[in-house]
Amino acid sequence: MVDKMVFESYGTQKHYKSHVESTTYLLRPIKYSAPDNIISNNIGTNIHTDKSFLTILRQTEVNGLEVQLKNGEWISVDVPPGSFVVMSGDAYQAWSNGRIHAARHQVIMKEDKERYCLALFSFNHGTTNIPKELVDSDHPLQFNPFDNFGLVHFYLNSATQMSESSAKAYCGVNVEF
Ligand SMILES: O=C(O)CCC(=O)C(=O)O
Ligand SMILES: [Fe+2]
Repeated sequence: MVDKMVFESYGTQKHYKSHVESTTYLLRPIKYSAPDNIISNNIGTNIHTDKSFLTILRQTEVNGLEVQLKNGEWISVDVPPGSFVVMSGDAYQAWSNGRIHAARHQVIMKEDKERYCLALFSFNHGTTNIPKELVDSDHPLQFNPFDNFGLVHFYLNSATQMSESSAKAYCGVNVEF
């Protein structure tokens, strides 16, 4: 549904069917233990961007997700009960030729309570091409065609896990002047 809105808003509807046909999902239930010490032992996940196209998060009432804004500032996400967080990942950043931002995020446990979260990640099989509609003289090609699972393996096996953009490191076009 979110994908459909994205494809329609970018005028790339003709690629939607093949996108959906190559989409696959990973559902990951995550349990974060209550920290022994909420000052020094409170890291739930390290800072990262997701390697997915989209991630949908559904948590229990205990907050903890923090997202970095484009200006560098970190904000705590207060998720209203019953709602979902939808986050774009590195694959959407590359697919959209850089238009969609893959936000860096982390989980910090601030309460003396366990936290549960259900994360649904969407990935694409095979080669993903950057739609021609998203490339023109004002928006030169920034990413080469890529393999979403290749991106996952690249991230897991490389020392660049903290690089500014995994998508750029994996399949970015190197512009030489
Ligand atoms: O627990 C959360 O809210 C986020 C989990 C997360 O960032 C991830 O699994 O990639
Ligand atoms: Fe994440």
